[in-house]
Amino acid sequence: MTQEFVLETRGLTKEFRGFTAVDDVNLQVREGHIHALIGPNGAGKTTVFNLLTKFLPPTRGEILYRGRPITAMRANEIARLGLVRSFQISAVFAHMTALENVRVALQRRLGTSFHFWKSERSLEPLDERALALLEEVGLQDDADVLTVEMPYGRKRALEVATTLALEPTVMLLDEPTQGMGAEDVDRIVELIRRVSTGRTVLMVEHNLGVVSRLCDRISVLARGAVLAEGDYASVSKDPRVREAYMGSEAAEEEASG
Ligand SMILES: Nc1ncnc2c1ncn2[C@@H]1O[C@H](COP(=O)(O)OP(=O)(O)OP(=O)(O)O)[C@@H](O)[C@H]1O
Repeated sequence: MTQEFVLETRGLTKEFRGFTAVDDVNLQVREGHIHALIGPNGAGKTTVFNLLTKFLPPTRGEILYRGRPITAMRANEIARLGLVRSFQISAVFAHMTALENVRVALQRRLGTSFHFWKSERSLEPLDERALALLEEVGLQDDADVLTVEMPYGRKRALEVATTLALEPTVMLLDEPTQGMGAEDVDRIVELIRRVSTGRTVLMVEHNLGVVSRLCDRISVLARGAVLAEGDYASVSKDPRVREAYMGSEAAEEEASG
């Protein structure tokens, strides 16, 4: 039987000392989709993301991958199943070159990490694969550049390459365009579109322009619960969604005086 939903949550709930940050969330992410989690500040997006990526344990509820419960699994276990998180945790080592960073990620995948005693020659096939991954993200000319010397947008692209090294079937992206100028945003949108071929992507994203350009389906969170779901055209017209966003803007203006 093929699973229609690659990733699912049922009644997912997270309480912090009596405060319900995520309230009975049922998400269904379809195979092959780029699915966005949006919502005003404090809606619970990051908390849902941290539950899905195992940074936090849920108070209640279930997480399923292809119909199989993964609620109790650890981050490295779900990564082995193909659920891989990228962005916002720096997955790259600053004082290694771009190529070395991808090579380390590939070694991790192969379970031969840090076998420094291996001869240089045994690493050659890894180099080929690492170069192919750099090419996939448009960094073929940066292979020998130290990561610390790369501009921000390119570091983000390198993070995508190190994520791809883990052969994800589902990529979990936490605000992929955060802190980027318009030009880098365009590049990363194109990159996500390209690497999403044959994969599923779930992303938390604040930039609604990015969401409208990229995403097949959107879940809107407000006060910890799913307020609306659908494609961009339908959720952006939804009066409840508009009200939730406007409400939060008004609250912020009030708070900032
Ligand atoms: N560790 C924690 N302890 C207590 N409360 C928390 C904790 N983490 C998050 N919260 C609260 O849970 C709510 C949801 O926070 P969360 O960061 O998930 O929202 P968000 O939608 O990602 O917001 P933003 O868009 O501002 O990043 C907020 O009210 C936040 O203060």
